[in-house]
Amino acid sequence: MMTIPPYPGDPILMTSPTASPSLTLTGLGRRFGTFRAVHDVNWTLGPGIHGLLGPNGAGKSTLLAMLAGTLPPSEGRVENGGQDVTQSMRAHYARLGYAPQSVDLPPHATPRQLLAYMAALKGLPAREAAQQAAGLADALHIAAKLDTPVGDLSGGMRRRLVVAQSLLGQPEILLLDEPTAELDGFEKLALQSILTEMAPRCVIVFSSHIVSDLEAIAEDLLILSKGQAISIGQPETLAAALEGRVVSLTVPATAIDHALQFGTVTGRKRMADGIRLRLVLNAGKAAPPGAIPEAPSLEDAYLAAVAEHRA
Ligand SMILES: Nc1ncnc2c1ncn2[C@@H]1O[C@H](COP(=O)(O)OP(=O)(O)OP(=O)(O)O)[C@@H](O)[C@H]1O
Repeated sequence: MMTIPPYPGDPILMTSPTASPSLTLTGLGRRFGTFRAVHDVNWTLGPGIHGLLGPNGAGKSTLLAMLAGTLPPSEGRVENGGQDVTQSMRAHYARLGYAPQSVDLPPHATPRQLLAYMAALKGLPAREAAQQAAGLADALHIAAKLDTPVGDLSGGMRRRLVVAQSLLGQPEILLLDEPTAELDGFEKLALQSILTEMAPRCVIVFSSHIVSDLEAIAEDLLILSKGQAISIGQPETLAAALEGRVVSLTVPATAIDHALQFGTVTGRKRMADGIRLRLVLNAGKAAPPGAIPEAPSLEDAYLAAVAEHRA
């Protein structure tokens, strides 16, 4: 009978934490055939929560998969602590937590089994694995379902399980692809609290197409449109750049098309006397008669930037 030697320990998995983890993206791009899904993205990230904001199909998942090292770039590179991740995969993986957007979890396995399995892959000793899994299950409110087959869990519960596995082993780089997609307001707050606590020692990249989810916690944002980084900055700076260009205007439903000539609609509300539009005026365009100046928001900045880029 073949005997398997005892596991000797892995020097990479046993390395001590990095003093200040970092990710650097340089000229990063990915093609699928001739289609450019991501093009020339440059971004330097230190510890903290970084938002990746973009509409459906903008390239968020493609970008995150390149950061994770599971999808090789067609152009440019990703460096973890100054080392190209394609040249140092094991060291990168040892420091990484990744919650992809879509994961096919085995329906008959339980969260307890899956967390134990992922913890073992990450090289956590059994006792440490059990402690971390219990702590994460409590924090993400899945403790009551730890022994329920995954196939019987709600979508939001499965999403939290995928996030929980990414947090095992206290990663230094954490990539969360639309982690709030199926979460209710209470669960979003629980996740925000965990991430805020980790932020001083972890590079966290959090993708979403929901502005308010990122505005609540991200210290900086990259807005992606058609694979290109069209804005990078702090949420308040991106909003402030629209100072003087945001107005509201109440018009009859039949006059909406006319109002569109003045700028991008970023909000719309039915009122007793018509439709109240929120508009980001086109650069250099005067406000229409009756418009009321408004303080710009991050939502205005995001919607206007994407609309201008698409045009
Ligand atoms: N393997 C692939 N082959 C061909 N095209 C692909 C592949 N993966 C992604 N794409 C295309 O790349 C573009 C970006 O897709 P991606 O999933 O990265 O966008 P996303 O911003 O994450 O979108 P969503 O918010 O809808 O999840 C899309 O047009 C998509 O169809």
